[in-house]
Amino acid sequence: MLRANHRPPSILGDDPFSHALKPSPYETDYEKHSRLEREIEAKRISDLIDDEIRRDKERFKRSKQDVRLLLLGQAESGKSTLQKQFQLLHSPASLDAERASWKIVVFYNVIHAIRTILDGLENWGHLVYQNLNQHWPNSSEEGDPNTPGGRSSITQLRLKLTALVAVEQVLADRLSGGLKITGGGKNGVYVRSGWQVRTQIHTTRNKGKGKARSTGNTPDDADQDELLVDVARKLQIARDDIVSLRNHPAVTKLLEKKKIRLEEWSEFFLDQINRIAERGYVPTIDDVLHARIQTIGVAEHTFVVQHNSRPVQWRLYDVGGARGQRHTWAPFFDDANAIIYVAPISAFDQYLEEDPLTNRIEDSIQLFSQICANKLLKNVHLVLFLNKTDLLRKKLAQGTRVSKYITSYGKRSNDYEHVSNYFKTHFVQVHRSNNPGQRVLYVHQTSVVDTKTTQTVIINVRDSIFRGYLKDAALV
Ligand SMILES: Nc1nc2c(ncn2[C@@H]2O[C@H](COP(=O)(O)OP(=O)(O)OP(=O)(O)O)[C@@H](O)[C@H]2O)c(=O)[nH]1
Ligand SMILES: [Mg+2]
Repeated sequence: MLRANHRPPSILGDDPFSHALKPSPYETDYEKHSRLEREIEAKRISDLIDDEIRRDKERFKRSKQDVRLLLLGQAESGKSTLQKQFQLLHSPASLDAERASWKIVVFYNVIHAIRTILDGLENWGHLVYQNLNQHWPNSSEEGDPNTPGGRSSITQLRLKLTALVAVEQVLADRLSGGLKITGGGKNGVYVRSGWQVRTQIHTTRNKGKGKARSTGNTPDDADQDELLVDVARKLQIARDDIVSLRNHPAVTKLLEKKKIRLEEWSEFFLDQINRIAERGYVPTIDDVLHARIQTIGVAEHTFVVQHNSRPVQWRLYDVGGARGQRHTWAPFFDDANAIIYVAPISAFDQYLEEDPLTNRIEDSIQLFSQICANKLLKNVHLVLFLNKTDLLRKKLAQGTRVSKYITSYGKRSNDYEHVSNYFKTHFVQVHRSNNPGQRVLYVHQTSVVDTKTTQTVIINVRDSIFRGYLKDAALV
């Protein structure tokens, strides 16, 4: 059995989000009235979402002759990214047409990363200053947080970046439509499918002309969106400061000590900041694949595949993977033909955002065992993607030891082959012990941001799912 270490208590703390949501004991009548109004609005949005989920379920039931594929797995495992790869393979023009609408997500990801770094410096900076004192007794003033000059440079950077960081919440509100989700972790911005249309924008071009709102889907529209124009300008001004902050020795130290944790997409976008901050920036397909936004509920995507020159409709269901979202999956189980379960095997040193005590690999294995044991799913074609292998390789190359987080890993060799095989063995074992029938488990090691390799795997998986589908249809 796989045993994981609990998270060190020093990293734990109260969830600041739920704390912030408590009404103040000094609330005035006016404040109480506005709070209650906001709560009514939140309930209205939540009811709308419930209605949408109900309608999706009804559509799901009506579409029995189509191939139905569920993408399951914990939050951040890569389900929506895999969905984008399906879209890229079967409907590349539609993903290309969406590129401009991802600009707001990329901007949000960048600014969220900057705030994460600034918060980390605020909370843990004192540790690094002491540490750097010991290591760099003779270093020069510039950029060295050991010296009064260096410390003030962090203070200056914080000041210069204040205006940019202040728009984080505005972007989050635009993306989520003001929707807040409980039980989903403290940093999440959640979206339902079709968010590109729902986050319609006021354009300067349309202002005062009584025109309908623009969809924000073309580069032109994004260029006219007041909020995006403002954020783009702030990014251009702050570009050098962002680079200085990212490369600051204090930040490097805190990242090494894991006091600041930058998610993979944050690192990706911060490293590309010069390109993103350029005038007229439009996200590339690679940016779209890296952009991170959490899925809420179950989003349906359809596409047509030519099998033996016959068009077959596929319905792909991309689910929200956070614990608070998993109850929405079950209604889609009874008619599913296939599941791709996505497990991020790079996450051995990470903990669930929604439950900071639980190791993410441990959670992924537990969830997989529930899927395997579910009677409604006993005949589905089951595919396992051991995902984020690129990040696993990177972490191991940087010297992160698996046994520090997964105690049962013991003294095994800390290289990619041993580590990936160890995780694979556990997933296969879980399937075997929860599989009274003879269902086959198809396993692939993937990095779903890598288009070339992922497309090959998708074609292989898709054709094998379709063969199983035809076989089942012949038996009915
Ligand atoms: N480097 C790397 N990044 C990945 C890989 N797979 C996914 N990501 C990134 O991980 C982040 C999370 O991926 P998503 O596809 O949004 O995760 P999800 O499973 O849909 O998450 P929820 O919607 O919250 O359930 C995105 O920024 C992706 O670009 C991978 O194999 N390698
Ligand atoms: Mg998703």
